[in-house]
Amino acid sequence: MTIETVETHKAHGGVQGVYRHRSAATGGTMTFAVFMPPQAAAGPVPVVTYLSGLTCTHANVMDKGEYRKAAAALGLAVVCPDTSPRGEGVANDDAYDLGQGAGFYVDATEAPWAPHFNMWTYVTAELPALVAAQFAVDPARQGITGHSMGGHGALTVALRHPGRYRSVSAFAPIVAPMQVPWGQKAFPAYLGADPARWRGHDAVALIEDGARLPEILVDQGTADSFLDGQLKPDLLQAACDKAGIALTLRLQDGYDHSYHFISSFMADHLAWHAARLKG
Ligand SMILES: N[C@@H](CCC(=O)N[C@@H](CSC=O)C(=O)NCC(=O)O)C(=O)O
Repeated sequence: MTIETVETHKAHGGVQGVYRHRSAATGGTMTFAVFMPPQAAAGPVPVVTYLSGLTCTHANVMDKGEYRKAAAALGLAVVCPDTSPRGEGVANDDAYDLGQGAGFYVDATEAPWAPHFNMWTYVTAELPALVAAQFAVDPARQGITGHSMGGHGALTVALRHPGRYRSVSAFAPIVAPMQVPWGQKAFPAYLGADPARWRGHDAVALIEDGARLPEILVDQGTADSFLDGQLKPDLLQAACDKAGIALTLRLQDGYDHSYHFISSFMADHLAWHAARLKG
């Protein structure tokens, strides 16, 4: 497992880096960002993975998410993967919500996506192993979060790995992709026409089918233009209530879907993770 350092910068006493590696999961070169807090100089630190939304690379949250000050104070590493495979020979679509930049954190089974669009394996297996091997992080203390499509990724990854992620949160997540246009477009394209194959990648369906987490934090802006059509946090609230999952759903007055919203609540989310990843 080798990685190439693209850039590093000292920030808040820690190091913000961007790295590249050859990925077996996606069959191409993948780029990701890692922030290591100053505490990592003394030994392995807890790690929070942030999964980004549609159209994003690793760089959107790195540039606009404002996580470094809080992560440095709390002693958290923050890992920010890309949202899809990219490059020549990788399938794409003209639309922003399918193909490159829109991997939906699934392993595609359908043409033309199947050869490279294996973001589930990438974010659940290959990248965590690579990060654990290359950085001073403690794999026993992992949390996961994300935004929109990445919030969907964070919820589904955590629901399917309940022993691995000790803390879970999301910013304006797609909670039930099977029930909204983004998922109803991406899931048949990547996973085929049978809705039974989509349920393992739908947080609400996973909970209905018995997946459990002790608790989840979700922030959602009330002025988010995707709230009613694509996000529908009420569906997650209903599923969690029925399942006995402690969902803290905070409706944030006047906030939209942008990184202005995410950066406003990033420190709260990192504090939530840090409190659950201590010790
Ligand atoms: N271009 C699209 C909207 C794209 C968009 O809003 N992307 C969000 C994530 S949406 C869900 O996954 C995002 O994070 N964009 C990157 C950014 O830096 O803001 C449209 O026009 O509707």
